[in-house]
Amino acid sequence: MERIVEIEKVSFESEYEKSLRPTSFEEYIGQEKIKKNLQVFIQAALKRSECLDHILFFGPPGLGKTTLAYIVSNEMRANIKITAAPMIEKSGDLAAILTNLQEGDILFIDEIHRLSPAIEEILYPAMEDFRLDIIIGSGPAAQTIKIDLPHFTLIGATTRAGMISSPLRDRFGMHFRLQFYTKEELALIITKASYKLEKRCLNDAAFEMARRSRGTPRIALRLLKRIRDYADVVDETEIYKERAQYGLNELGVNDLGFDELDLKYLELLLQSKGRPLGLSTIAAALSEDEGTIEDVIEPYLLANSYIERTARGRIASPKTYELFRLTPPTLQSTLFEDNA
Ligand SMILES: Nc1ncnc2c1ncn2[C@@H]1O[C@H](COP(=O)(O)OP(=O)(O)OP(=O)(O)O)[C@@H](O)[C@H]1O
Repeated sequence: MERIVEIEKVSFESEYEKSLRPTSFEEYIGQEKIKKNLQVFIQAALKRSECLDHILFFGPPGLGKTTLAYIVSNEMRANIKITAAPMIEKSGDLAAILTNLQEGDILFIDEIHRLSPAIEEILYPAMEDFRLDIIIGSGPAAQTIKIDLPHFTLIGATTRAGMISSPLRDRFGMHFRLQFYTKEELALIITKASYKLEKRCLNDAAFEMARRSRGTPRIALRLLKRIRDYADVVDETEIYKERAQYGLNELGVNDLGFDELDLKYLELLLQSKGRPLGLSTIAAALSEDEGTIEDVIEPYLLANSYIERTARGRIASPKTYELFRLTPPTLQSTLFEDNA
């Protein structure tokens, strides 16, 4: 389903997205603790003229992991090479990437949880000892050739921290979990972006969009882009609250940032009357794949206590029953339904 509140990244970055990507810690809004720590570690590495330790960023899509990787490379005055785990299929692919790195380079691997175990094995000595072990031949005649690599920093990003093997996770010296943004932070991101787009967004309009952006800058910027279209069509030179409200309603994004798919998801849980639903059941009922449900729909609903994840599956929280003006089922009624 095509969603305006879609968080997934398009496969290539548009000029629009590039122009809005912050290039320094000062421009990067929010995630204060992460920024503060990174600034200290970068300063220390620069002082010692050393490479920065390997970094792992994790958190839902669109929260700014790639952006942080670019900022780290700028602050370290290092080159950054960008790739994604699905593009590294064979050991030769990774060997080619690693042997092409220069001293001090940063290698960014997106979706790092998708590396195959065989590729991970090659990465371990490269991360630990800056060495590439290549096995030539097979059986008793197999030989290992060791190639020294330049010192580099690996930055891994993932939406699924739980899917990274522990040997790989342990080789990252720094782990940072990105948090959803507050409405105030998102409103600031929207306002700043609107200046760059030369279409000033008034404060209350920015808050209207921020409120409906599911705590995610990528969604906030996408909504701004669409609302700018609505304003352009009626020749408004600035973005007003009324235009933002009109546009957001036309786009089917409700007051809480939920679109049709979120509402269908929540209605499904409400219909189950307190009986937990498994991921596969939900995916089948919504005709969506499990990854989209886990990565895109659920993190925001969980973080804001609209749903609860139990050992037996997902249930709607009391907050959701209240939102839909329904009475939460009692434990007794759930048990009765279970045995019926
Ligand atoms: N803190 C921020 N301040 C301003 N803009 C931001 C911030 N974080 C992200 N953005 C903007 O949001 C968009 C998405 O960010 P980014 O691509 O870094 O997310 P991501 O976490 O790497 O997503 P994915 O997991 O899908 O790779 C970018 O266009 C970026 O400019």
